[in-house]
Amino acid sequence: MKVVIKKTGINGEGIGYIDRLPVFVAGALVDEEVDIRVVERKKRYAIGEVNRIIKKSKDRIQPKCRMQHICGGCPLMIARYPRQLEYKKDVLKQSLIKYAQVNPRKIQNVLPSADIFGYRNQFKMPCAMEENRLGSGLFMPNSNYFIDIRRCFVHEDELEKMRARIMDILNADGYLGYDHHQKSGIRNLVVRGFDNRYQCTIITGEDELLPQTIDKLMRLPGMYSLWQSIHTIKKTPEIFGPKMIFLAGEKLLPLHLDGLDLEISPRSFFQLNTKQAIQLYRTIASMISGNHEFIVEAYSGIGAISLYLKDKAKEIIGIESIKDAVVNANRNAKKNGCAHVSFVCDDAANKLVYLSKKRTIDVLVVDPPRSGLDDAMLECILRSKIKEIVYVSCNAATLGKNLAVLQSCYHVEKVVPIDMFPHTPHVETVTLLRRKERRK
Ligand SMILES: C[S@@+](CC[C@H](N)C(=O)[O-])C[C@H]1O[C@@H](n2cnc3c(N)ncnc32)[C@H](O)[C@@H]1O
Repeated sequence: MKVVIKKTGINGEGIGYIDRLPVFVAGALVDEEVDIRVVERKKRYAIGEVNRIIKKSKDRIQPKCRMQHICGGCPLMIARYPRQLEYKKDVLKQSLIKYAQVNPRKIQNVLPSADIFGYRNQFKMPCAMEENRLGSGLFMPNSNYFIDIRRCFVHEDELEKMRARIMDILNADGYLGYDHHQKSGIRNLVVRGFDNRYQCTIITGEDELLPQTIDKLMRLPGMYSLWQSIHTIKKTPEIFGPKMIFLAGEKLLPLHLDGLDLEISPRSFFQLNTKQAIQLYRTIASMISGNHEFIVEAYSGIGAISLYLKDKAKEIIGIESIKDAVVNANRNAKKNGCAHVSFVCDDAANKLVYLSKKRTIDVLVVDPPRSGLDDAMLECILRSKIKEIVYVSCNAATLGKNLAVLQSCYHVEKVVPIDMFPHTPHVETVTLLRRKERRK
């Protein structure tokens, strides 16, 4: 069946129409004519697979990664980078118009990533056996079929070297993939690195790592902080288990970011593209004028945004639910001489209700997970008198839905998309909202 692709979907797939029914086609680009077979047909949409591309887009290129069509992480790698940025803006526009009727003229062009390959400072990869060798890679969706990914082009080059060296050591010392019945083996490998220093966490069953393995790992160039996490819980999206064991080196990984000295624990969140994190934080800071009394940052992680805003207010409080990240953030405030910036461990909505009842909040910065702001958070914001909000979002759909609610009390002033993840459909967005004047 022939289909012409009309637009890009939120997961980077092409969308065409059979009569008026949208059909989602992975691996097809806008303006392409493709011969497809329909593999699923629902009442409101269908899913198609490409048999043959009849007419190719002029933007189609050969993907750098030969696993691109299998892995699924980089669906846009088949298009030239400037075109990827246009797709991302288009997906953002579709969502903000569909859910919140945002004026498209408020949406700026996507700021490109400084690096389009080798930009990720961290990986969290499942480990399993492939042909008698312990590999790090991925499980095919909804299956136990594991593929060892020998080279990932979006990971930083040195991070990939570190991954290969760690896997060689684990294989040389005879470690196997995780077995749920035995509660033993290697389950995941998590490594993050800044400035050629690396923090590695090996997620295992109830195993003890051999002293010789720890010794070899610590002798790898750049290995700085080595942890183990015991994780025997079945079927959970959580990568880290409840028990963390510090093995060797330093507990925290240092990060020098645009004049700030930061430290981070394995379980704390940090932006995955270090250069783009600087662009993101500078964009946020550029939207907030100075001389405020009180700024609150919700979902504050290790505190980088609040510390970036240190000269903008007499007091700044960050709210974060992961305890390790709050400990990092308070140490980071101290390290950077910011006695007026502090962080609390709490649910964002819970603490914001409390703070907004007691004090006037001039600016609220929110950087929630992909699920966006929950109902309690939205209700608290609407009831508050907060004048300005900077909403940092990594999900265009939840941003659109949240803006639809917030627009009853706030104007959308400016929307700035930033590309943190080339080749993926994800787009980070910074939106400035200003409270509407009450009619007298
Ligand atoms: C996208 S990250 C933002 C981190 C930080 N702004 C940065 O740039 O590094 C979202 C953060 O929200 C935290 N979080 C998730 N749900 C939360 C909640 N209900 N209340 C407070 N923090 C939450 C996560 O632990 C994570 O650190």
